Amino acid sequence: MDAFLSRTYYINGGYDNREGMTRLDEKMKHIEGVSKASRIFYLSVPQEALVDVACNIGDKAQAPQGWTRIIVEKPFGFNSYSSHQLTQSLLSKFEERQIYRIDHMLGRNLIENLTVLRFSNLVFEPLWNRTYIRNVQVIVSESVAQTAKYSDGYGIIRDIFHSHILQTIALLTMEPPISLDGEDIRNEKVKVLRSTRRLDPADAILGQYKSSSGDKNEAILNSVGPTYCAAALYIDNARWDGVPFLVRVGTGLIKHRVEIRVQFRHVPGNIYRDNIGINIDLGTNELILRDEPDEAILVKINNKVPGLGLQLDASELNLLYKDRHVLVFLNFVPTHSYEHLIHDVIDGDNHLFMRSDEVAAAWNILSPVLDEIDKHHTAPELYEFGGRGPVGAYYLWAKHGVPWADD
Ligand SMILES: O=C1O[C@H](COP(=O)(O)O)[C@@H](O)[C@H](O)[C@H]1O
Repeated sequence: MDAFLSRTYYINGGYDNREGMTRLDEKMKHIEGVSKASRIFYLSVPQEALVDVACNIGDKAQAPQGWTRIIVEKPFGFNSYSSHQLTQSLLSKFEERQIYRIDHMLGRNLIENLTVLRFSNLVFEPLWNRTYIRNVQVIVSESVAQTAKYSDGYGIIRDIFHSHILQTIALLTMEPPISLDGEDIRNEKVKVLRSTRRLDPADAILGQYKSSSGDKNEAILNSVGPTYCAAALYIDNARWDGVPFLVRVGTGLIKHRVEIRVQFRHVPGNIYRDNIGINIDLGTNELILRDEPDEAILVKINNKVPGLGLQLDASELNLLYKDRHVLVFLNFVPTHSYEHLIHDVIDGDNHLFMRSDEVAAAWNILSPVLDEIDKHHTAPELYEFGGRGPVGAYYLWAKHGVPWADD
């Protein structure tokens, strides 16, 4: 710690203070000496200050010899228009390849595993399309409150849906990239985001948790910022035509759970139909990629219950990370998602960071719902704090013919 601290410095300067940025640049030059040093600027600053700080860095503090990269925290704007403005400002000072838009949730193993599973195993990719997959569910359920964060009308759609959920869906559904190069992956992500249908407000259920007194939460009383959103998305391309992608993202819910569930279709003409029982859905295969609780990859498959007779049971083939990677690889050290992503920035690997065209495509998908909320002040459905969220979500699942995943 002492060695680390002896290499840290503090320079005081305001957000829009060009002179402060010049002093920072001078200090860095002094430390770097004649070496070809590179610079990473991590902009954990309020949204309102972002453009000023970024422009001052662009003008005053870029590395004279090495490369310069800037990390920008989400949110990436408030809507299509403000995001476009922000992008234009950043691009007036930096090249696209210098900009890293960070969403720490994308640094999780689950996210990297989406592409590892798909493209390094033979068993999944041939089934990865509308012929075999019946629906996909993406669930981010937090038990904590986000009252302060969502009291300004910002809400969960802008906070989590725009980057985390849509990036997850993009990695899950994109065509195979020609290489692991960040630009090749981003080219595929943007294609699938642009093929995603704009979200119809009728296919979005907005919720807000109640206060402990059971009323609308006082802290977010005048805000329509939802703390919950369930939505049905469709990707209008040859691979995914007609497959519903059901998203549930919320805070103040009963359980902490982050997972992706890929439900496969029924086995056509299944000769074991009578042994599965009345609910044929119980007999369909499912791939579950779980981040929390207990990181795991599970595949639900049918097998025979031991003993006389022929009764089938849907059990899970279970790759529990803590068993496999913590116990088997004794030197396994879990990395934090920020650690993973900052390491990627140092390496110049941008595949888990959104490019400007991806950001724009993602806002375009969400715009109809965000515009509706902003123009009509659509009231979210209230739900109990610590409950299961708005009942409207269950109807949404039924409307799209998707069996509700376990809670
Ligand atoms: O970016 C965000 O992530 C957190 C959840 O992150 P975790 O590492 O604690 O799982 C979320 O609570 C927050 O609203 C969001 O902005």
